[in-house]
Amino acid sequence: MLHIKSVTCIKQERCLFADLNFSLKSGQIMQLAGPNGAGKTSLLRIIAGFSTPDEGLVMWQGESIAKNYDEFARQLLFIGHKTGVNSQLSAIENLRFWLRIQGYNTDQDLYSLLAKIGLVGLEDVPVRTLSAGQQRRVALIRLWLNDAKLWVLDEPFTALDKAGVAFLQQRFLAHLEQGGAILLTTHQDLTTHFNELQTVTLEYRH
Ligand SMILES: Nc1ncnc2c1ncn2[C@@H]1O[C@H](COP(=O)(O)OP(=O)(O)OP(=O)(O)O)[C@@H](O)[C@H]1O
Repeated sequence: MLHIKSVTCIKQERCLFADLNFSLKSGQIMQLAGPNGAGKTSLLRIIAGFSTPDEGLVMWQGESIAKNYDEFARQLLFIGHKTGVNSQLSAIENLRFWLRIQGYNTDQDLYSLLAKIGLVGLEDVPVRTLSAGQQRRVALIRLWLNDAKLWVLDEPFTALDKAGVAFLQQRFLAHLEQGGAILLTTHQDLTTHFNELQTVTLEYRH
C-alpha cells in the first residue's frame, strides 16, 4: 500500500533522517517512535504530502503520491497534533462541516455518534469551552466519519483518559480488520493491544 523509499529530510541544516525505507500494508499498524525533535511529525507531513522530502519518494499503490495527489488524498485521513477542529463552532457543526467537505450525507445521527464518544450534553456548545480531552474526542470523530484507507495520526491519544484510549484502540482494530492501515506517533505502549505492531524509531541526529 504505502512505500517510503530512500526518504531524507533536512530542517535548519540538520539532517533529521536520511535514506529511510519502510512499507505499510493493508491491515498493518506502525508506530513511529523517537525522542522530541527527532523528526516524527516532519515524516508524517511528508507522508501525507504536505511537504516534500529533500530526497526520496512516498509511494501509494505503486505510484508516487505526487503523481495523482487528489486520489491519494481521498484515501488518506490525517489528524495532526493540532486537532484541526474549529473551536468557535460546536461539535455538531464541526461534524457537519467535515461531512459536507467530503461530500457525505449530513443527515446521519450525529448525536448518537457524539454520545458514543462521551460527549452527551456537549454537542451544541462551542468546542473552545470543552476540556482538552473532550476537544481531542471531537477531532477523533473523523475516524468514524470517513472511509479513508490510510490513517496518519500524530499523537492521537494526547489528553485522552483511559476509557478514551481504550475506545480509540477498539476503533483502530476495526479499521485494521477492514483492511485499513494506520501510521501513528504516540508515547503509549501499544504492543499489548496490537500483536502485529511494527515500529520505526527515529534517532535524534545532531
Ligand atoms: N517548518 C519548520 N521549519 C524549520 N524547522 C522545523 C520545521 N518543522 C520542524 N522543524 C524542526 O525539525 C525538528 C523535528 O521536528 P518534528 O516536529 O518533526 O519532531 P518530532 O519528532 O515530531 O518531535 P516531538 O516528539 O517533540 O513532537 C525540530 O528540531 C524542529 O525545530
